[in-house]
Amino acid sequence: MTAVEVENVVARYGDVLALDGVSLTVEPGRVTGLIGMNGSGKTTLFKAIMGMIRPDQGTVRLDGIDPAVARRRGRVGYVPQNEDVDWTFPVSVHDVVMMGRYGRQGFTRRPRAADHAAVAEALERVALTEYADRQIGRLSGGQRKRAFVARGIAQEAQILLLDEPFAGVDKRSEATIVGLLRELAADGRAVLVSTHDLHALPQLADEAVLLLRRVLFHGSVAEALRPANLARAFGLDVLEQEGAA
Ligand SMILES: Nc1ncnc2c1ncn2[C@@H]1O[C@H](COP(=O)(O)OP(=O)(O)OP(=O)(O)O)[C@@H](O)[C@H]1O
Repeated sequence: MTAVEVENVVARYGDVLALDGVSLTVEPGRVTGLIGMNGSGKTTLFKAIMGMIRPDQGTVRLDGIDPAVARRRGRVGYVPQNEDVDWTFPVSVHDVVMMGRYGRQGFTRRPRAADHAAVAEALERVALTEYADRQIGRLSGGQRKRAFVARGIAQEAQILLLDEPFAGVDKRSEATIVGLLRELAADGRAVLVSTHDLHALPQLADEAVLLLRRVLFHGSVAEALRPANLARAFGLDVLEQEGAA
């Protein structure tokens, strides 16, 4: 089944039209790269996919169900942008990953053996076991991202959304995260990653979406990276016209 189905979504913030008729499908077992310049609507699209904002028009379905319901059931894991996290918050890496288990712990929120085992396994998977007791702000950029990926793994989310996971991350950590995301997709998860790091795209993604308030292109990475397509997505055609004038 299609993991994420976005149909004709329009989203506004007051007068700002952030998404203008976006239609998109994201399939399981693949990494889909979401490419767009600052302000192109990537974060807004993630929020619509997670049911955190209600679109002004259009629909979103996750595995065929309402996104807010899917989120409450833990089907979707989210790795937020750096700016959206309070890194001074006094929680450890272990605590962050355990948050992925909350949906399963009932009202008491008392972790059971299965929850501890899932957290340990997720930390192992992202190679952060030895950092489990660190406060989250005392990690490198790449380790911070991996902590949130571990939360999604512990949650057993079949849909993973990552908003700019390579921002503030060195090249070696980037390669580690790319490898990890490829493995998670190979396990059958649907992985949607926003980035403006075009260099990472061929290793990272099976397909690419170019977004500028609407989907300009959805297809192979090689084709997405063609200059004519990038120019449209990043507005360079305007510059070229100005240059030619
Ligand atoms: N809470 C908000 N109130 C008003 N306008 C907003 C709000 N959030 C986003 N916008 C506007 O909506 C548009 C899309 O923003 P969005 O954050 O989705 O883009 P983005 O592609 O994620 O950008 P970036 O890469 O800079 O994070 C932008 O013009 C932005 O200024």
